[in-house]
Amino acid sequence: MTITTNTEAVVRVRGLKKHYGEREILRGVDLDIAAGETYALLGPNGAGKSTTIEILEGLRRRDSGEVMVLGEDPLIAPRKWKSRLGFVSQGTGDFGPNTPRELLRHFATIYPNPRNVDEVLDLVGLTAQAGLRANKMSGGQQRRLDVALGIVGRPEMLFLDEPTTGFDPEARHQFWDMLRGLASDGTAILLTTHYLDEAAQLANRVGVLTGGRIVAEAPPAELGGPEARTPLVSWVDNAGEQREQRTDEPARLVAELVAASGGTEPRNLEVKRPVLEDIYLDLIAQDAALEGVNA
Ligand SMILES: Nc1ncnc2c1ncn2[C@@H]1O[C@H](COP(=O)(O)OP(=O)(O)OP(=O)(O)O)[C@@H](O)[C@H]1O
Repeated sequence: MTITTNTEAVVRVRGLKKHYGEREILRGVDLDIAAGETYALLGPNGAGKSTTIEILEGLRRRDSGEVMVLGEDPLIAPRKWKSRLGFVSQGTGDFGPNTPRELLRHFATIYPNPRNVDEVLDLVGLTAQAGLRANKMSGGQQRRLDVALGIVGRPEMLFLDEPTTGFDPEARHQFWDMLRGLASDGTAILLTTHYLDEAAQLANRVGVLTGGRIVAEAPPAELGGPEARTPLVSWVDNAGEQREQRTDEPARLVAELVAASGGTEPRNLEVKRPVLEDIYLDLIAQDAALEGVNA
């Protein structure tokens, strides 16, 4: 008997390489995702996130490296393997004049153990639009339908490539709640997003893909190490110079600055506690600087 535990690797990638023409896009990517884990793959435009996902889905060939998804190599996996995966790719589908309910009913027949169609419509907030022509729905509603089609097959592994593009804030929050529910049922999720707050909200771990490699990987609250979270105090000094200093004791520094200016607050005084977005941008900038040195 196979016992599934939360530590079982659903995705295992080692040394993944891929080039297009002369350009090396992936230069040795390592990645592990466990059952029930949500992993957010972050990186600038063109870093290779979609390429990585497409290789894991078996839609694209790799140059080299080891890739296992649900115990199979996507390049030689049997047909039924695909029915254990869910996909929401970038951009929205061409739905034609069908309604969300019709499309979901059709897709549900493809899978051995599909979710109830009405339940899925409710999960993605499309119950009111279930009988409307999908090609007449708004962009955000069509994106919800993409998500609905991705989860109707009750996937064990769900790939979401920028899933919430076009969602209004309320829809995004509903979507986060839905993903938390799927993850707590054991679904492994690989998510790409340019919304750092989304990654912070959802991911157990985030990985930063840049320069063809994952340069940092950690739970969102730990990315970049404790130093990256040190508060930054900035101000304009008496000579008009912009100054900044990182310190674990911002209140003490501010008090010193005030005392040094004879009791008045320095101009443009700001105390900033770095959030995931700041840390991510620093990591990308550091990597770009290193690439420049090594070029
Ligand atoms: N079929 C292809 N042929 C040639 N180049 C490609 C092909 N597909 C992608 N690329 C290039 O590979 C690079 C990585 O693309 P990819 O779509 O994987 O990046 P991404 O990280 O998902 O970007 P984004 O955040 O903009 O979606 C880009 O420079 C892209 O132009």
